[in-house]
Amino acid sequence: MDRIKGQNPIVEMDGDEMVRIMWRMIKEKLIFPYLELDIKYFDLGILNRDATDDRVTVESAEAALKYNVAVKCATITPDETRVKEFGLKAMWKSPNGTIRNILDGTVFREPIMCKNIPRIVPGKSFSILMQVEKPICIGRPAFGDQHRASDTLIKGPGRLKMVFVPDNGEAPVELDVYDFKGPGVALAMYNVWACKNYDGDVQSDLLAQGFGSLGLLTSVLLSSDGKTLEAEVAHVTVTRHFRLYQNGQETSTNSIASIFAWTRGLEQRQSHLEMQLCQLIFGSGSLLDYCLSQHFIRFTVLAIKSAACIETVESGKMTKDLAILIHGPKVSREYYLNTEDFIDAVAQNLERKVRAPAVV
Ligand SMILES: NC(=O)C1=CN([C@@H]2O[C@H](COP(=O)(O)OP(=O)(O)OC[C@H]3O[C@@H](n4cnc5c(N)ncnc54)[C@H](OP(=O)(O)O)[C@@H]3O)[C@@H](O)[C@H]2O)C=CC1
Ligand SMILES: O=C(O)CCC(=O)C(=O)O
Repeated sequence: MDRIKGQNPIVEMDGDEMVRIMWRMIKEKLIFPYLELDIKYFDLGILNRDATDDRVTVESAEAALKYNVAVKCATITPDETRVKEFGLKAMWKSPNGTIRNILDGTVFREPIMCKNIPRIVPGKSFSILMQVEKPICIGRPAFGDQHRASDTLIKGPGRLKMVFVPDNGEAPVELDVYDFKGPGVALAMYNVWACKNYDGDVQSDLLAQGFGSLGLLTSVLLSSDGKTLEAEVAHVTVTRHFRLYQNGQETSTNSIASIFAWTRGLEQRQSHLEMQLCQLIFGSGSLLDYCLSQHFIRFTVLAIKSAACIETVESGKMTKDLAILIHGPKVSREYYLNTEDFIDAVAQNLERKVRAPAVV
């Protein structure tokens, strides 16, 4: 089958550890066999961020603003342990924070529902959360707060001050924050309502657990002008599983959030293309090809999503995190697939769907 060519670029932000491994499998098994995409690739793996003094993160966000669609893998935000582990030049800031502060806008997170995955709070009861039959979507400002805070370790007694220096030449405003009697930690951040970005982060993590798993949470940043969309993997890089992978041991890591990051990015690219349709109508004879290719991209994206979520999981093929929700923490091995076998099961479903005659 010929691959269908996407007509505008997509910015790809690669990441770290187990999610980076799954990300590559998803591209090779689910995306590239069907779609020929103009990918602007940025390696946000921790070693490349360090090698480029983190310029690559800023460049990837600038590319997202230029091309309007980005898909992002999960990335390590280094702490002291990670600085030692990788011998980093600096404790680089969170790539998510850097990118979001350049794109600005709102982050929306929504659980993916599968009929056979029990929710921790199922059924009808008194609280709003317990009555959920449909996904709850949490929106939060992407800018500022804890994700763009400056913090420092205080080594001993002394005074912490905060200084605001106006641009208009007026006298700086100096505030006393705290008299340290001994060591501690100090943190300063921008926002009038402290932590609303961070609150949203915590709330969506809690919500994901309520609906089943962090592996079933979508995350999208829409910029304030509505022009740029970044679809991201919201969960961690799954370090424990990556250690097993590095040692050649079997892993069962849920790739659904990563698959949905790709499909959401593709959907956005496709809808941008639809907006350009009017221009094309007055253009050359490529309209029919264009419509067919857009129909195919939409069809492929829908097929990936339904094959990944509805058919594969609901047919009983799933990773261990989901199998535990159905069969309990001591789930036996026959009830779950390993990381690659799950993606292969999705790929088989997808191949069957894409080869089936399309109903237009
Ligand atoms: N989106 C992003 O870019 C984010 C990146 N991070 C980064 O992730 C790194 C690791 O974070 P840490 O807090 O140590 O958490 P871990 O990577 O150690 O993950 C914690 C546990 O969550 C479970 N888990 C999370 N996601 C999945 C999944 N997709 N499939 C199956 N199980 C899953 C696993 O449970 P079990 O062990 O029981 O199998 C895993 O061991 C950090 O460096 C942090 O900076 C953190 C948040 C967001
Ligand atoms: O970038 C990080 O370190 C964590 C980000 C995060 O958890 C989030 O905003 O969802």
